[in-house]
Amino acid sequence: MEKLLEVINRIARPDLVSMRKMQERIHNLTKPVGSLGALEELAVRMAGIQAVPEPKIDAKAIVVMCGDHGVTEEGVSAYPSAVTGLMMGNFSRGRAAVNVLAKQCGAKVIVVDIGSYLQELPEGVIDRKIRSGTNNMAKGPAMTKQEAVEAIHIGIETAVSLAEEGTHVIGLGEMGIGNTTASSAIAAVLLSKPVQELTGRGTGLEHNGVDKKVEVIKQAIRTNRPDPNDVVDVLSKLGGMEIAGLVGVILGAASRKVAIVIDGVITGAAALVAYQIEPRCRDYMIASHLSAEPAHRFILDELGLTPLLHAGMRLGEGTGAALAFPMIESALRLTREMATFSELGLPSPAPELETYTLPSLALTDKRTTVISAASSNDGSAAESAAHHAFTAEEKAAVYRAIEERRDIRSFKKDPLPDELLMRLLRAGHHAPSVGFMQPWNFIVIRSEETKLQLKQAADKERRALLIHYEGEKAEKFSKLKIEALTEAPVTLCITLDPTRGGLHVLGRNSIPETDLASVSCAIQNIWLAARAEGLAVGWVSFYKKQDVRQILQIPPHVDPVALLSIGYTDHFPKQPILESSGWRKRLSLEELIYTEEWGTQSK
Ligand SMILES: Cc1cc2ncn([C@H]3O[C@H](COP(=O)(O)O)[C@@H](O)[C@H]3O)c2cc1C
Ligand SMILES: O=C(O)c1cccnc1
Repeated sequence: MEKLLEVINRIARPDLVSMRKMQERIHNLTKPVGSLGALEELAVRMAGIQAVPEPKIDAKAIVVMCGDHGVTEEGVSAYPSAVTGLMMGNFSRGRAAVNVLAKQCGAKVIVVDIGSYLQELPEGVIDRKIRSGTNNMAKGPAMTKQEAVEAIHIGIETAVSLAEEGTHVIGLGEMGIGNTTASSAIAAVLLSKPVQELTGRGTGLEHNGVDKKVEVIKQAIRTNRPDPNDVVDVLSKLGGMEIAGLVGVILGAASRKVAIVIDGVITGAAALVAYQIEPRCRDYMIASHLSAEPAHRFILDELGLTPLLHAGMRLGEGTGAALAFPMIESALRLTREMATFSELGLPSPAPELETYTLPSLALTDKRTTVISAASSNDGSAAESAAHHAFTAEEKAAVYRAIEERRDIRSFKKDPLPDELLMRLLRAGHHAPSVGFMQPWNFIVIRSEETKLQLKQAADKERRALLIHYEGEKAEKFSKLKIEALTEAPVTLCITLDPTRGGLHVLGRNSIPETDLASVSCAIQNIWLAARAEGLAVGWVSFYKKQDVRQILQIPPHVDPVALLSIGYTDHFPKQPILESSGWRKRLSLEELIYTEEWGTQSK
């Protein structure tokens, strides 16, 4: 069996060259630029997913994972658990909604029993049962971590075997009475949002029923205390076997360059989990529709996916996914069969595309938009920007380094090659500095003994700072890791020499701290270069400068501004550690921008 880590490692970024070729082709089609909207984006994304300029769909499938939920004994669904099994019979006879829609678009439906209560499986249902139903999550964990991982593996195997048969798109489907409860619970923890904002009627609960469901979810979270930083912990405590199975389907499909169509809120919860396991799998996801369940919108927002349909659907099974298939096929067919302007002997209607955002890489600006240079008409300024601009791929890399830079606290021991370190230092040295004063020095520390002394200095300071915090904050503060200082192969001390450049450094007289601003730019350059090199950096700033001066023999007028631990790591978290641990949230950019004068915000 392929290990989870192997599968994750196989998930590649979408192919930018193929995406660009597709984008250029679309641009030359005989239609106004951008006029096919989401279909254009679909075609570009499919090119990136399949890593070919002319993507195709030979075969498509919907995987319906089925599992039952112990939490139904709390009365969280309008229907009894027995409906899960009855519907499995319905799928087997080809009479459920998903069968009808799949038949209409020529997709096959694969039904997998991964954890239902049904004892005798109807014909055609694949038996991969882990056990009959989860435990009631209001009373304890829904399943064990091992069971969750087993379910993920079943999903991976299902997707990989479909990929091997030549399937190019997999739609996600599920059946499991009670599973909107599990999905809202997972979303509440992973999105850190109040349960009531994410919980809906599911199969059709009335008002009181939804209130009860909210209470049950809150109870489950209180009882299980899932760790939001450990996504498999969340999945196993609050999830369902079918949800975990779908996580595996997503990872398996992405690892084989197969597009994944997300259905409603339950498959959305699985997508959120898969994304936290390996963010790259997001680039393989297409959102079919917006479910009426409230959590769905927040999940899709987090994933940066825009749903194709707003049809008020709330069924699941893969029905939305089935509706999206013809749209994806239409998108590809248009790019293959429409005439281009050049075929008609006409010039392309607009300048060659130079500046557009590749949807899959617009990671922070999560709305995936394809912007064509042609649609901006700011004349010569845009032209000169286009002349100086990097290629789309280079730009994407720069923004990616910025967005994926993280402060990392856990390192592998492996040594850092000298030439690699030199590249980082060169990046630091190319930072801007006011009046070109270049006030920095870089002290490279590899000695274990010196690193230990630095760690002790940091530890002493952290203990001293603890008095500023109380309760939970104090606990979190005391857990902040400074072990990095001894774990990482290199510690870099970056210093500031205020005498550098003499007394009359240009631009420094009125704002003396410009020297510190300059050193900060050098630190940031090193950090971004390290991210691009796949290296982790942790900035330790608890220490008394005097201690560090003494340990590193730094003269008294020189300031040790930062200690950076640098090395290899196993994990670059998606969010800053201080954000995921609940210390602080990223502020809203809009609220920080004023127009013309302090405090005035544009509407
Ligand atoms: C007949 C029937 C067919 C369905 N097909 C999908 N679901 C959907 O409803 C269930 C989730 O809602 P809740 O959390 O409220 O139980 C899942 O099985 C989902 O796939 C169905 C539900 C019913 C009743
Ligand atoms: O969003 C869904 O797919 C959904 C919503 C309600 C009930 N079952 C599924």
